[in-house]
Amino acid sequence: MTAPTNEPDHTPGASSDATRSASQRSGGRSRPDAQSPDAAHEAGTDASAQALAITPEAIGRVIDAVRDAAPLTQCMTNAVVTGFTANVLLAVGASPAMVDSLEEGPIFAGIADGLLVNVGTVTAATAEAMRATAAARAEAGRPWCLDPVAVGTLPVRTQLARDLLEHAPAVIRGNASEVLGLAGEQGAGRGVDAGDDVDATLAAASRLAERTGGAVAVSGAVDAVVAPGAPTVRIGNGDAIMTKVTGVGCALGALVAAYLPVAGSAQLAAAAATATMTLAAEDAAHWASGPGSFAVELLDALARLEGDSVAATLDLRVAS
Ligand SMILES: Nc1ncnc2c1ncn2[C@@H]1O[C@H](COP(=O)(O)OP(=O)(O)OP(=O)(O)O)[C@@H](O)[C@H]1O
Ligand SMILES: Cc1ncsc1CCO
Repeated sequence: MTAPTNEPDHTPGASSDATRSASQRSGGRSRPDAQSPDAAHEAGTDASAQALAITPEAIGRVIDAVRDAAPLTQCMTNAVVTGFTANVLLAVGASPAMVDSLEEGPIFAGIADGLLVNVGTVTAATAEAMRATAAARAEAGRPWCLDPVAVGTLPVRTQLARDLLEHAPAVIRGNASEVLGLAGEQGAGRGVDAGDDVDATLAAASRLAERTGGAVAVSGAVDAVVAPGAPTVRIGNGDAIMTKVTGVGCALGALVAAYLPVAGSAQLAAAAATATMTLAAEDAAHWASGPGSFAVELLDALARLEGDSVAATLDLRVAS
């Protein structure tokens, strides 16, 4: 379907137009090459499969395939964003499960299609659960996403995230300051907020990617995704209002986790998740009157995003 192009109607009682109808949101998706998470796993989808071309069409196919496959996505995430993250996953067709205890996390990591580990409000207890769960995931040979929230600023989570690299996250997703912090370089971040430029992180991101064998996705005004031996992918979509709602980046990490078992490569999963979030954000920003309505509109825009609409508006730049 096409993204709405008209201005929002704030008239009291104004009804939604055809572009926002539930029937249109759910109908008529084409799903060529859809791959179930199980099929992807059996076919050996993992962090080393980096060779898939990143095109708007490939990204569109991943978006539709995720709706088809409804990947069960385990989230060990922070207390600020848990509900929003679950709703973002539901909006793209994934199935969220917030399973984060030491007792259950490692068991569920062998069952879930996707796994996110986000250290945003980590405690001693959740750190132990994250270590055990990431180890179990790696042991099972299945892909997972690490979100190093505020790493580089705070010592306990910085050590934890660096230790978790041993379990080879298929994608590391963070803002520029977090990626620099994880790589051991001095950034200008202040806690969860980025203070660094995405392009200034690419050398450090590439070193991290070489170390894990996976992809590194750096978010900002123009997002970048690097992977070993692959061209750098940049996505220029999005809207500055995304930084006025807490947890949009954290929810993007959850999308990466959900897309990983479906996409066939770590870099494509990260690019498709970034395209999903940023295209939906542009749509939502069009309808929103501020951060509050933007958060709600974002869920609706995610729910109506379809793969075949991506090519028309995606600002995708693949370095030669
Ligand atoms: N200045 C900007 N203009 C447009 N889009 C942006 C801008 N900054 C960030 N974004 C988008 O916002 C999303 C989240 O990125 P951001 O860098 O804010 O993550 P984050 O700092 O980890 O967020 P959080 O900690 O709130 O979860 C990305 O999809 C990115 O494209
Ligand atoms: C605000 C905040 N504090 C810890 S995690 C988090 C969510 C955005 O990263």
